[in-house]
Order: sequence, then C-alpha cells, then structure tokens
Amino acid sequence: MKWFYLGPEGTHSHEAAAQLQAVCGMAGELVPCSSIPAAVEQVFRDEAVDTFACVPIENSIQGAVTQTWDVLMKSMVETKSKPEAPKMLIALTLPIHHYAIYRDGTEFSRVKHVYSHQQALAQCQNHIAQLCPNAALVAVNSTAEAARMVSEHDHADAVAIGSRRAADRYGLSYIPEPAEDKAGNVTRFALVGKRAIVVGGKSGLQENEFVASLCLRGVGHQPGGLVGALQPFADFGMNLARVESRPVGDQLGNYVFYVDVSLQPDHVRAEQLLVEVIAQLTSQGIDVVVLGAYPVCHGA
Ligand SMILES: O=C(O)C(=O)C[C@]1(C(=O)O)C=C[C@@H](O)C=C1
Repeated sequence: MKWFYLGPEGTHSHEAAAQLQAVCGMAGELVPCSSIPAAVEQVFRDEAVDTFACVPIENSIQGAVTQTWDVLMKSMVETKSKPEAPKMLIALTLPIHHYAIYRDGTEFSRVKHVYSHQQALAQCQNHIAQLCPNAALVAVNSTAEAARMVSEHDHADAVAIGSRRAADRYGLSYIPEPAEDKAGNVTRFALVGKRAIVVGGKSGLQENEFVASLCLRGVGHQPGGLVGALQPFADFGMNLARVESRPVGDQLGNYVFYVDVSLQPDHVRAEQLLVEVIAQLTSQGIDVVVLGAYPVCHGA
C-alpha cells in the first residue's frame, strides 16, 4: 500500500498523511513526491487499488489550494466514465503552525531570502516582513524542501518557513513563536484514492460533518445563469459551504464553479437527494463532476 504526499519528509502534508493513516486504521509506505500534482497523478496513473494521495485543499487564511483543485478536476474529467476512478475519500483539518527555521549564527536583518511553499509564505507574510525586512520571499515546492535548502551550505543567508518537524529533520534551529499572521490557522487535507475507507482507529471524527465536493462546468453566460445553477441545492434544502470560481484557462471570462455541499445530518439521505440535484443541473446543460462525498475529521 502506498501513500503519496508532497515531500520531502517534514511537510505538513506528511504529518496529515500519518494522521490519516491512524484515523483510517491503515498502514502503508509514505512516499514523498516533488509536487502536489505529482502526488495526485500517481494515484490516477497507478492501477493498484491500494494507492492513495494526501493533499492540502483549503487553508483558513489563504483559502483554496488551487493547485490541488485544478489537478483533481483535470484528472477526474479524464477518468469520468470509469467507475473505479479515484475520488476524495476523507478530509482532515489540521492546525498549522509555521516557524522561522534557520542555521545557528544567522543574523535575521541580513537574511536575503526566505524560502517556503507559496501558501506558507502567504500565511506568514507580515511576520516575515518584520523578522527579515531585507529578504526576498522565494516560493519553493514545500516547507520541508525550504528547510532542506537552508540546511545546505550555499543557503547560509536564508531562512525557511516550515514545521518544527522539518527543523528537527534537517538539523536546524527555529524561533519558538509561531510565524503565521493569524491565530487559529488550519489547513484541510484530502485523501484521494479508489478504495472505500473505513473510519476507525485513533479517530477524532465528528460524525455530523460530511461534505460533497462538486465542480459545475458549462454554467450559462446569461442573467440568472449562476442563480439557476445554485437554485436546485436550495430547493432540496442543502447548505453550500463554499462556492468558488476558477478560470477554465481557454479564454478570458470562462469559469468552472467549485461547490462544497454540506450533507449533514443524514449523509445517506442527503447523497440520495444530491443525485436528484445533479439530474436537475444536467437537464440545464450543466456538467457536474463529483470530486467526492466524504467525512471530515479534525486532527491535532
Ligand atoms: O509545504 C507543506 O508543508 C505542505 O504540506 C503544503 C501546504 C499547502 O499547500 O497548503 C500545506 C499546509 C500549509 O497550509 C502550507 C503548505
């Protein structure tokens, strides 16, 4: 069994994958990938039923991790007709604390580069500006990759933003106060795979949280087009927890709409109603891609 995640060791995705294994009562080899799309593509490419990817989907400060949604959508559209195609199986919301990670002897006022994942840089931008006022922010593939780079000799004038585990893993020091700009910073991660999972083990699952993530394609460019696409959810008494537009990428003004539907309190009944909602949308000419219907649990 393989679990792919954004590596190297010590990323928040790594921690999320380890916690999800406990929640699902599953073990498996944790395999680092160089990017989020690479982790997702492994699951879509691999025929094995026991292959999973753990990827960040949303952050409380910065919103959707668009790179993840884009690759999930693209991969799911390509495999839409296959019944055994991968889906989002479960989500885990994790508190995220970032730290300024450095080599001993670093003078912060002289630091020229602050490395991290683009999401982490955005979550800590005010803190970084105060700590390292003369530094340029440099986005790299992950927080742990940033720490690994700082641990190399040719990056002695640099600081990384990442987890304490990353600092320990790469033999670096960190400032003990968290670096994120807002308290209560959390990121939600999704497990993507083909096999139904059973929630058990060390589970912090709140049974009443259940979400379906959909993507609506082909919403009409006319007055009321978007209202018409959302109305069936209201008609069936469904709460929309998130609506977000993303460019299709072919021409200006062409969008798809991501919708997270809350399926509580009775998700089995709600999933039946969702089938009817989707039928109504299809009759309007809207193509609905179901990315998954899944429980959400909370880690620590
Ligand atoms: O670089 C990491 O540590 C990641 O796991 C990626 C990631 C993200 O893409 O959102 C995960 C959680 C934090 O929000 C910051 C970065």
